[in-house]
Amino acid sequence: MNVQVKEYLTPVQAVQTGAVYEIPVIDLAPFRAGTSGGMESCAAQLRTALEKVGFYLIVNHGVPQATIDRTYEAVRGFFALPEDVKLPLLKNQHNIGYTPMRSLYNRPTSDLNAKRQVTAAAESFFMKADLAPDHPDVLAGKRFRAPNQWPPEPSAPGFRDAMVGYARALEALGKSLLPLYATALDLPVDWFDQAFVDPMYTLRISRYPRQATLGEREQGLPPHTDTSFMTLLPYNRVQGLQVRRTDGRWVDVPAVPGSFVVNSGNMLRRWSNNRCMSTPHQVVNLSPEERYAMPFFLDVNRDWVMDCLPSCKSDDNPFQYEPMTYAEYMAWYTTDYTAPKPLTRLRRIEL
Ligand SMILES: O=C(O)CCC(=O)C(=O)O
Ligand SMILES: [Fe+2]
Repeated sequence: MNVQVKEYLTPVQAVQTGAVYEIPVIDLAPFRAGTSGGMESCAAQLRTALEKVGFYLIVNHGVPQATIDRTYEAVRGFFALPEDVKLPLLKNQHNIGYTPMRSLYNRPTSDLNAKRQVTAAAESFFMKADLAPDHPDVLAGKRFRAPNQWPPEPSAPGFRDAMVGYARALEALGKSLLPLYATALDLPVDWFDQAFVDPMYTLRISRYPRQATLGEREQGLPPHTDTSFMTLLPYNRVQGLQVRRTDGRWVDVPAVPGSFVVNSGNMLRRWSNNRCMSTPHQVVNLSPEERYAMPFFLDVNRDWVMDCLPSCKSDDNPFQYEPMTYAEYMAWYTTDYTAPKPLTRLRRIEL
């Protein structure tokens, strides 16, 4: 079916001269092997990806395929659980928990000072670092630092283990890329280390019904940008993610088995004074089967002040934003937080 997508977002950035439309594939092997020049060549490719596209793929990233396969299985199992197990886990003010089909979400827009609400024709579950109830931040009641909301273990055996294991592997993957980010942005190689000592992260898992089962005006995930510093998404056997190029055309992300799709979000765009892009993307599941996805959003330490990256401002190009922490940004982003409404009366349409 032909899904019409209105161009409601303001242009990401003026199309730069020498715009790059291809989503690059960066082979991390030379960087990971520590070969001479490996870091520099990967960083140069990353710089183009960040400044001109906002999306790239990585291969030879080091996350075992078995970890990814096992997590996809666990995700599928979670969404097959009955509603009476999932609904008590409704997403809370920490952005942790379950959102049923057709929940409203705040989403950032291309205007970094704006956000809007969208409805997603998907169900999702969000988790963060698996903090114990007696973690000092939990005891202190810090927002976005709360225990995860798990289904009872007997209802979903192994689910928690799989999610926590995958999240830790992706935290390590994301952090391993930071020296490349620093080099790509003309900063000392260890520049980001302190900012990511105990980084915030969110793992979102989603189930997207087939587009053919949805209403005319619905789609899995409407166009949006991410809030994150970096989003990591493993290769999906079921296509559906589309990226808006700077010329306005929507393109499918390249299907490269074993890869991760990586994109930058609004926090990196903001921190880098618009040098890095945060590119709109959407999900439309036109395949004949359901689609499961597990994007991982990596961010800085909760209270790290993101003042302009020193290489991203000059006398002619002063910082355009207020320095902000993750906690402040997310508090603004979720100011009009309301608990998602359980849509139990709305029958799930399965054809
Ligand atoms: O499902 C996907 O492939 C990507 C999802 C996404 O863009 C998001 O959750 O922000
Ligand atoms: Fe996204």
